[in-house]
Amino acid sequence: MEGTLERHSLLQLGQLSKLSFDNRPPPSNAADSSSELRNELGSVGADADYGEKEFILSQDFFCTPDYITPDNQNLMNGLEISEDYSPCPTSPVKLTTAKSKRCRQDSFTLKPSDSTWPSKYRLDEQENDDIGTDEIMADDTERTGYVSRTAVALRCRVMPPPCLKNPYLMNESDTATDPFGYQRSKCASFLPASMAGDGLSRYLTDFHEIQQIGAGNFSRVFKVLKRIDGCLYAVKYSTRKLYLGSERSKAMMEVQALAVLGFHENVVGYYNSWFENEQLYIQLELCDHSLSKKSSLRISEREILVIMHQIAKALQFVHERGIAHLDVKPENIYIKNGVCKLGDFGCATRLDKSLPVEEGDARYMPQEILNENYEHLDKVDIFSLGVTVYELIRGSPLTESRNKSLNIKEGKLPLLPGHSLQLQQLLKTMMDRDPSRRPSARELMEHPMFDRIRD
Ligand SMILES: Nc1ncnc2c1ncn2[C@@H]1O[C@H](COP(=O)(O)OP(=O)(O)OP(=O)(O)O)[C@@H](O)[C@H]1O
Ligand SMILES: [Mg+2]
Repeated sequence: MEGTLERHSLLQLGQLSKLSFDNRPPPSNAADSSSELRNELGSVGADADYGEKEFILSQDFFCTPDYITPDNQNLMNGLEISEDYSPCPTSPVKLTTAKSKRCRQDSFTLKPSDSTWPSKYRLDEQENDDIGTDEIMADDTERTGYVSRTAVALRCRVMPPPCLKNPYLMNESDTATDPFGYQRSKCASFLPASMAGDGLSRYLTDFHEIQQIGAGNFSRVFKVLKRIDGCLYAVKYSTRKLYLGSERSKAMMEVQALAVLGFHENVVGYYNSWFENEQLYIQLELCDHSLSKKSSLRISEREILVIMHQIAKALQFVHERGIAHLDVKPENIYIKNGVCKLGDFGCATRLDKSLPVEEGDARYMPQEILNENYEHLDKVDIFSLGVTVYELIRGSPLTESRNKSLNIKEGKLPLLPGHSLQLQQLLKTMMDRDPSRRPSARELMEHPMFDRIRD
């Protein structure tokens, strides 16, 4: 590790050529130099320099352009790069050492203006992922853009790891069996398997997709197996391509809210997110199903109280962190091993109104928010939870029927036969027309009605 760090610093100082070749005999011909390059890329040769491989991977694996400004700008002149396609500035070291491998002509082009989005990297030619001597050319003048050549070579060699079994998992059912098993990763089609859209797919490289488990207005959700840890997750990705910066920023608010919130047993767990192919991918805790599946079933009052209490706990946690969910409804409450988890933070905003407000499903929204009164955003969530519980008790999804939903918004709750007056009264206050009269999440949690389910 120390060696690697030292190497890295020396590289920054422009001394890699010394490091790389001091202890090796100089190549006698082109073929030798080819095999040496192969070794450097870690593709063959057991005696390849491990430290160097590690460095190359860390810097180049995901084709991060090298933005180190050359000390000597004249180094660029030798490349005769046309003005239209001037490359990203690069480390002088990369251009002066024998490590510089020529990017296969017209195979991998990065226009400088596209440097922000990985999906703009284009791999136009993939039929041969082997690196041969014909790739080593002294003349770099045909380059049309810059992506580190080692990165190109490494990406060509990238393959999804096998789906590993996690030995710590107690419950066998927690692991999915990869239908293709180890064979899949051994087979020759790694490259197509991990390619999607405009380039290498992080999603397909890191995960094995098992099945679609949900879809919303803007996204699809899949049950996946993470190859490297052998655990199951849900990955949600936007169905629409987010080309504009404003669209991406808006989409990112969901993961930003989840990241700030951190862990709570009644909030869906968040692991990671990334952009790929102009779509936002979000890796989440996998739950069994959403509460909407239960809407059609008869639920006992005790079960209703448990659900209400758990989501009130989630809301208290969310509100205490200055965030309003603004889309509480059965489809956005997931169940995992009998525990309710609040999910889909796509409409989340700040309680202090410092962020734009985009209300969720209108059927669950109180009148004030439809009138664009955002004074009590926390109480919007309380109202929506009230409607959610009312829907669960009714046993059928709320219709779009204007009259019925209008009655609810007016705080006129029809009687719910077979349910305690205490519960009906609580629901009524949760759906009060006046937000200031609705209980806060904390007050809801402390309601004596929940004594019935407290241990
Ligand atoms: N972590 C998860 N575990 C299990 N199922 C999930 C998970 N996340 C989402 N789902 C399923 O996918 C559906 C859609 O997900 P989600 O609500 O997050 O998408 P959306 O596009 O933001 O929805 P909306 O249409 O409400 O805006 C959910 O209703 C649920 O059934
Ligand atoms: Mg949703």
